[in-house]
Amino acid sequence: MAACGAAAAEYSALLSLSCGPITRRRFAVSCRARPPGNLSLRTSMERPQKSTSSEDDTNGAISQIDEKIAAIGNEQQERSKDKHFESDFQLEDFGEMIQNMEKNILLLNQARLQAIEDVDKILTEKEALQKKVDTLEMNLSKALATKGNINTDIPGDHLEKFTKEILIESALSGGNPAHLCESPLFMELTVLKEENMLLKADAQFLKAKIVEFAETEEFLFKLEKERSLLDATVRELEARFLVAQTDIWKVVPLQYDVWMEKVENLQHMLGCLKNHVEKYAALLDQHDDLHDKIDELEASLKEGKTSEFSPYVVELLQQKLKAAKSRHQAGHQETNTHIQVYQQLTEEFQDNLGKLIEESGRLEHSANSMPSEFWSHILLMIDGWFLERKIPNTDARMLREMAWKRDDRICEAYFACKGAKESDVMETFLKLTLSGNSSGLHIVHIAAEMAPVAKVGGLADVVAGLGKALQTKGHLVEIVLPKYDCMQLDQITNLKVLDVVIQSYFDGNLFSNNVWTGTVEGLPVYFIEPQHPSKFFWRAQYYGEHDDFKRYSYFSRAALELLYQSGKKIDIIHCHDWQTAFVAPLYWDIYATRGFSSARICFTCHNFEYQGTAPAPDLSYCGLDVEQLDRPDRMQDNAHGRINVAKGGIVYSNIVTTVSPTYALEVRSEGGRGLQDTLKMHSRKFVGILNGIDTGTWNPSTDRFLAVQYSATDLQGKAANKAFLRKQLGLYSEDASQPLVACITRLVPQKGLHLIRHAIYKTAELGGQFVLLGSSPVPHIQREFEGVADQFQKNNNIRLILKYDEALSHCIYAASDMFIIPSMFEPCGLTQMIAMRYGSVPIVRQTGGLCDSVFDFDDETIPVELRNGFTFARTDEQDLSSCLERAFSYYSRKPMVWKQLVQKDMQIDFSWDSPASQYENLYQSAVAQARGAAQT
Ligand SMILES: Nc1ncnc2c1ncn2[C@@H]1O[C@H](COP(=O)(O)OP(=O)(O)O)[C@@H](O)[C@H]1O
Repeated sequence: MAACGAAAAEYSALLSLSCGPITRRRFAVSCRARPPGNLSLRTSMERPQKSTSSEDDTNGAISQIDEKIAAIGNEQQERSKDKHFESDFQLEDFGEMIQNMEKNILLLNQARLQAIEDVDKILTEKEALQKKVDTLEMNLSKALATKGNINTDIPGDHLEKFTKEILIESALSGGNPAHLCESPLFMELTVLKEENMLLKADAQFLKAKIVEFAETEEFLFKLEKERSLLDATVRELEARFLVAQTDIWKVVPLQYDVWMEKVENLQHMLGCLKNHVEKYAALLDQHDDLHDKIDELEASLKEGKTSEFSPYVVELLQQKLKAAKSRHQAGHQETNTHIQVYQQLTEEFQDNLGKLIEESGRLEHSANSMPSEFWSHILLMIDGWFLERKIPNTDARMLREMAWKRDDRICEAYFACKGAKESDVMETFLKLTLSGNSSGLHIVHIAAEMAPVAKVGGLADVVAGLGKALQTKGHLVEIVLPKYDCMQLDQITNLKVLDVVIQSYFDGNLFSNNVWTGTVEGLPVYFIEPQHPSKFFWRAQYYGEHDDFKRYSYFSRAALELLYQSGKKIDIIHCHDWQTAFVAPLYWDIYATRGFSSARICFTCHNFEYQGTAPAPDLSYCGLDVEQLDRPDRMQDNAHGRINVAKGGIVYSNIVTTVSPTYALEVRSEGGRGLQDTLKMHSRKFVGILNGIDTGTWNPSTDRFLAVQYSATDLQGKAANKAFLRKQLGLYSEDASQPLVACITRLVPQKGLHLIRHAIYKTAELGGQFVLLGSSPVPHIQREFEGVADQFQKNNNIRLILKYDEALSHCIYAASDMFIIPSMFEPCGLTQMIAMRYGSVPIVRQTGGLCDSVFDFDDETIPVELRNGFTFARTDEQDLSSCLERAFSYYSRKPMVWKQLVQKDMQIDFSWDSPASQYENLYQSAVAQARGAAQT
């Protein structure tokens, strides 16, 4: 018995050293399965144990797993919180969600590996324990074998035998067997044996489950991978589809064959799309299988719980299954949504394709269905023939007129000789005869900018927008621009250089100019490329060169030379800003006297801050007579005794306009920057017409720059764009509805720089977010804002992007809730109109065109239907602050009122339709006067 006692002591020591934590955990399992008697027996065995390194390791491993599982749980919760965005994000966020899923899978895999390691540890420890039990049994056997009764070969079964034998022997020797049963060693052995059995069963179960789970996870992983591949392909297909759709209208009129090829391409893509929908459906089936499998696993776990498996293990597996299940459900839902979306897309796609194919039959012969690109191409082709001296002027005129009137015969002739030699095409065209007169006007814009090929600011938008609107009204509209090296060439269709050189006068010499043609936004455009040693438009920027006065006087002269030499009978030459105001005196003083006198000149000043002044002699570069023009009633600047080109534009034009009625009033006094008296003197021909915006380009329901298109009746897309931009710019927010204030502007003093800065800080103070997109031609201003940008670089609520970025500007209009324009003066301002079109409520200073387009929401003197934003009058920070506060208050306290305001703003008609009609009236009365004068 002494040996027995020693063995018991040894066992106890071993137990406390190496098996503490395992025993404690195992014991918890055993407690539930055993009767209370055993429980007390087991409890009496447990004693305070020192924490060992093995215990720490194991506990560490457990808590690691727990943490990972918690992390997965949290992530799932986050995902479900974000759920309402998922439908909005669609493809873009789908990719990210897949990434999240993959991350989760990774975490689960780590947890699984940890669990396997844990089990292995348990098994190792169990084996060690088993060995010790065996040793103990051996010792006991040996002790009893001295009595010659014990077989020590089979320790497992032997324990039973050995126990009985101890009892019998004890009885035979007169001992009390009950005492032996109560001996701690004996009881310990019994418990150990039970423990051993449970451990084995647990480990086996756990292993089986882990293998099963690993298989399920692998399957899920494969499915997710497959789906993400599928998504990438569909995204690519969609992008190609969009490009194909845009392309198709460019290509249609020019090459029927290519058009048909595009249709075939679309058909092929449709096939692919259908294929993908089928694959998605198959994926859905696989998801269903997976669902069943997860259910099975869950059921078997539930069974496991009723038997004697470790609650820890069961819980771990259950949590993993839960995570897998919710991932599976999310995946299932997404796949389903995708199927619906793609089915819808396929149907629409098929519809459009059907229509296109149907139209293709008519296209060859129907002039009316031809887009502007086609007619502009024809016009440029005819002009090219004439300028290259391939056809005489009279024929060119006849053909131009036919093209302008969109005569069916031109269309037929074009398609009849497609693929033929140029000389054959010309011959076919020359056979055509002219009939009838057009009531439309021939209008040529000469400008320094045009959107989207050469844009610095609003002028570019006006030239393109007004040009397109006039073209739509049946006028022949052409544009002449410098050929800048920094132009967006990809925005020009059929750009080609003509095989002709136009000579134009400059500084006592004649210089050659290459003439390029191409269509931009459906308008025929001529680009003049001077062959002058100063490389006037080869400067990598539009303006801001030391010789701007020379560059643009050169361009104005060359542009008129081109028109003159092309022999066109133009009704209106419309020049814009001082850069092309040279045209007015040049036309009347030089070209009209050469018989090129059919046109009337319209000059629009987009901003009286820029007037183009220079020492008087500089005017002579372009051939103007300085002596004649350097007079107070002609081109002499009203203050400085220099030459003022904007003044020349006013004096020498038949029509003078500016870009809003209020600005037209303002410039008659202080706002005229010295030209007020000239304007007053010429007030009969001076008028302010509020600019429009190109509602084709600025349309949130078709804007290809946006993450999601939307409209006034479906504002969900706006929220999605906001979330998208926030992510893109790193503007983090817990609250999706936190107001986003934006400002897109040239950073020049006119725009109220101190108020822009103040608005940034005030917005932050009011709990909003702010985005500024702007750049400055003035280096110290650019640097100053870079300083502000740096200050907020790590701020979650403020972002300054100090560059010109057309695509980003679209995204900001769409994402923002409010749009701030605190200008010191603003001739018209386009950004408030664009902002409203995209549902961003304007907050503006009452000046110039802002007064004509934004009306305060709280101003009871204004009809309710006109109230569309928030305005302030003074140029101090306080006025802006209270205006912002009012807007924030409506936004947060009256969301329904705000929503109605947003919807109302989006529906306001800021198109060019009405302003173009006003220009049309002005043109027509000028032309009528000219014709009347010619008759008398
Ligand atoms: N940094 C920029 N990036 C992209 N677009 C800009 C930027 N700054 C201004 N714009 C665009 O230029 C035009 C500005 O027109 P407008 O409001 O008339 O001002 P201005 O002509 O005085 O510059 C708008 O189309 C606006 O979106």
